[in-house]
Amino acid sequence: MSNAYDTELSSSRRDMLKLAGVGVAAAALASTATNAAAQVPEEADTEALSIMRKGIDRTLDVINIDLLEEAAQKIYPEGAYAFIRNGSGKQWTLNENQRAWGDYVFTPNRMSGVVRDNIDLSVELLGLQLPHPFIVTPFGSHGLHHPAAEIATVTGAGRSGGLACVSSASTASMEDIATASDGAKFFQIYLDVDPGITRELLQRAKDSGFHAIILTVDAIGQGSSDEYVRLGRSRPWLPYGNFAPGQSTRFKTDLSWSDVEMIREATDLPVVVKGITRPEDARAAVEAGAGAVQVSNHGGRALDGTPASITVLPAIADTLQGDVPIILDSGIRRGTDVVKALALGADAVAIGRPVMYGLCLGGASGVDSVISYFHRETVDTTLHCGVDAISKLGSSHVRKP
Ligand SMILES: Cc1cc2nc3c(=O)[nH]c(=O)nc-3n(C[C@H](O)[C@H](O)[C@H](O)COP(=O)(O)O)c2cc1C
Ligand SMILES: CC(C)CC(=O)C(=O)O
Repeated sequence: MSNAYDTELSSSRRDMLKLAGVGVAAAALASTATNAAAQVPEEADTEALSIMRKGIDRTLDVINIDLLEEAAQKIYPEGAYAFIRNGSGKQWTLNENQRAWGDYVFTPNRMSGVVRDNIDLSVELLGLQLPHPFIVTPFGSHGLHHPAAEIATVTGAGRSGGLACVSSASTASMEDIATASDGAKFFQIYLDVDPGITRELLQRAKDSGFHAIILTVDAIGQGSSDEYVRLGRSRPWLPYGNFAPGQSTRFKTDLSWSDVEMIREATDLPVVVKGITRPEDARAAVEAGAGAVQVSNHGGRALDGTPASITVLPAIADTLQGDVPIILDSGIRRGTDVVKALALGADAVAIGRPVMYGLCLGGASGVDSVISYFHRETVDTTLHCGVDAISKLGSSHVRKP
């Protein structure tokens, strides 16, 4: 059975013992209990524990994401950093996620009279009124970044009223995460080969108050970077808070559109299909019942050679014609990236590593600081475009150079 990546989502007894040690540290610092925290370890992963104990909560002065990453790199153990930062294969896609923003330039609109303070960043998404379009993307194992793990992330995202997506491979349990903040939350699922496990996760997400389900469809192969493998796949192993100690789960890789229909039948929550890079797949997702699509190449961690999200967005937006909202992720690092994505058809953007670096350096406040950085830069860029609302951004604000 080939599972997505090298995760062995939940795992052997040896790993569970290691993992439980981290769970205890997280629970103590976050004043919350994960499933795994109940198991007191005899053998703890000392490297993991040492990162966990470094967790602090502070506001960050985010100048740009490169500088933020440089600061975070000093905190992560080498293996963890290699796991988080890198992409698959030759890392062409990872690099393309940065380069491709240059395929579009702005056509700034001068003398518009727009008042900076009045610029409206609000967006409606699947029935939610959000004050800004910056979504925390689903990302596994937040415990690698901070002792309070996803509890800190959703707390930080919730401070600005933002939407946070929670990975099924979270460190804390979805129930603990759901109660940590009143903010809007989506639950991301990796389907299990056992449909019973999948159905149970979907039911728990609904019962916990998540607003939508994200089905990730692109993590169906080895996503490890060469550097991470070279370092012996040596990130600290953390427990997955959604699974009981000892419970094992294996990702289903033979996904098909009927899986979207299965989720639609199992829950009345809207479904977002994440990992779309082709117009045909966007249309098929809608036909299978998706309420939104997420254009994504998994931050360059899935198939190397997949195009940057921004380069495929215009054709996908053209095909969908506004039938469902489009979320875009992979490589968003500046407000200018956000505005290019919104102008070319995205309704909202999802942000991965930058939020994690904020979490690592500043906990909930660090996450909030990263969102504030994107907020500030997006307002500035929208002002240059000469419109007073991001809903007014369109293809006239960018062009090919
Ligand atoms: C370390 C790591 C873990 C991730 N875990 C998940 C996950 O559990 N579920 C998921 O749907 N996507 C996951 N992703 C992909 C992100 O949701 C998103 O597509 C990607 O991070 C966006 O690119 P960015 O990091 O350049 O912003 C992960 C990405 C990274 C780097
Ligand atoms: C559990 C993993 C497959 C999480 C993930 O999507 C990733 O590491 O990119």
